[in-house]
Amino acid sequence: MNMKQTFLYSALHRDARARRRLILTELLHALAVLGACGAASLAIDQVFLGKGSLSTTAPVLLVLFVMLGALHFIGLWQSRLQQSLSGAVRKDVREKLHARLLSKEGQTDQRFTRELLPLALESTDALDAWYTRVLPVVLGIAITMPCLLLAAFLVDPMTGLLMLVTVPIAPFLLYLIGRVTREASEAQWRAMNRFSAGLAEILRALPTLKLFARERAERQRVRGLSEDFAGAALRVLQLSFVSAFALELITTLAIAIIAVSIGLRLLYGQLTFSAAFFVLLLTPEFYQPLRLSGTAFHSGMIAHTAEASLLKASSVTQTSLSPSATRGAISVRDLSFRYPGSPLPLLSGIQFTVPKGGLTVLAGPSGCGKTTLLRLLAGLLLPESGQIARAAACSYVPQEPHLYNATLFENITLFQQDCSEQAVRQALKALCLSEWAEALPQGPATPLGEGGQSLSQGQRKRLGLARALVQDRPLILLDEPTAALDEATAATIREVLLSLKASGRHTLFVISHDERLQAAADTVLDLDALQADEAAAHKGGERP
Ligand SMILES: Nc1ncnc2c1ncn2[C@@H]1O[C@H](COP(=O)(O)OP(=O)(O)OP(=O)(O)O)[C@@H](O)[C@H]1O
Repeated sequence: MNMKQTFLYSALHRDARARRRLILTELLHALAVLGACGAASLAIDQVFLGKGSLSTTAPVLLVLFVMLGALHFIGLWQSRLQQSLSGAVRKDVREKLHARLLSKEGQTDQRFTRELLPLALESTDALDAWYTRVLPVVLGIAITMPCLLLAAFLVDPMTGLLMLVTVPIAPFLLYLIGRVTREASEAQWRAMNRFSAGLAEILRALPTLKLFARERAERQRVRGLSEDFAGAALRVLQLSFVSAFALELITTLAIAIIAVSIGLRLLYGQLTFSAAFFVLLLTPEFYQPLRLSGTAFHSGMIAHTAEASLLKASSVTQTSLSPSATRGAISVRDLSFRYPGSPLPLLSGIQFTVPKGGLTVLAGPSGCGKTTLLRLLAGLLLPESGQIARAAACSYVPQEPHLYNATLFENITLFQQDCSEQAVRQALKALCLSEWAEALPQGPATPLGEGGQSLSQGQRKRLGLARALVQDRPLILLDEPTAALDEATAATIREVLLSLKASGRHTLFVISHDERLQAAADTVLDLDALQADEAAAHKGGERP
């Protein structure tokens, strides 16, 4: 893995202050370890060999307690620094994912939206391992180990030499383990993504599966996915345990060799007790970063795999729809659009102008791209080429308006604080929803529940239109407002649309196959004709 491409490297590279603080705390940690080992060896030497009294040993004991306290506080300081770095990076990644979700690619790339949840949750949280597990080990190896090695060389060169000789074994071992682990951790992420995406898909399709009595068969699929994920996760855990065990064994053996060498030299009087005890205490501290490097390495691998998928997913092309000057309410020039992965453009060379005021109906066969065109006009998708100019702000009413787990009032105002209750009541009245709303347990303040499940299709559609009435914007885009409704509800909606048209304050652009609505329209555009014949498109299918 190339460390320079990791989030950890770029975060440290950007933030010089955090870098300095991390280095300073690690240096203080190394000094505190040396101080604590020195004070402990001196205190034991004074008490057991020098037969020192409490008053002569007290200053050394005091230093020992101060050093132990300092080690504790430095540890807390370090973990605060790591947490704040990790929090900032994860926030940044989630913001990038959010920006990508709102971008053209994010809106149209279904694979990205399917993977968004595991990316924003598990993958982003996996980055934490860089800061809380890998960083302490890297700092320990880069700062604490050389400091302790230098002290060991100064006090007992033989121990220093033994430390120096045994240190390279661990990185070599890590290299061997790393080659096996990369594949396993990548397989784990693939299995996790498959599991999350599969589960989300099944949850979405649950009512259909239940309807067709297919839920039992799907159980088998969920079981298979979860077994795959569990198997991949277990393989990574196995490797992690084996490598941690191997490193633990090697460092324990190295400590044992050094301890035996110290013991023998102490026996033959080649070393003083305080020097021998000092290096003996120092040795496990010296190997501590190497001991932790096994688990840190695995956490780093998992973070690295998560990071690769995040880097791929969060690269954003910033594009936006800028309102341009137009004489009509909407003016479309040479518009082309294609969904990612599609070989042919869905819309190409589209041109038309929607005059201000009045009602324009867009018709065309199913699947020719009417909804796509409306989403382009609303700015929810961005064109591949061409221009869309909108004279004013618009309200967009989709075929299936989304209802939030909030009150009826909030669902109509879309959480806009300064919206008057009067406007909401008027909109409900216009759409013949007043009686129904008042009959609810708490009137318009009644929560609708998640997705507004208890509402009929006609009520949902009318709530979508109520939003547009309350927003009162000059341009209203509607997708099939009267489709699949009973005649009475369709008539109510038609009436509201016609009264908006009659007010002269609104431009209505409506996708509809409703013959009565088409008959009442000022203009009827046929999307197929707009596509097939650009010259005809110029005329916009305008009726005399
Ligand atoms: N997010 C998407 N990614 C890829 N293809 C899509 C996406 N949304 C729609 N399509 C495809 O684009 C084509 C046009 O879809 P669109 O919903 O715009 O048609 P439509 O004319 O509104 O159809 P209908 O009248 O049946 O609602 C369809 O073939 C559809 O499968």
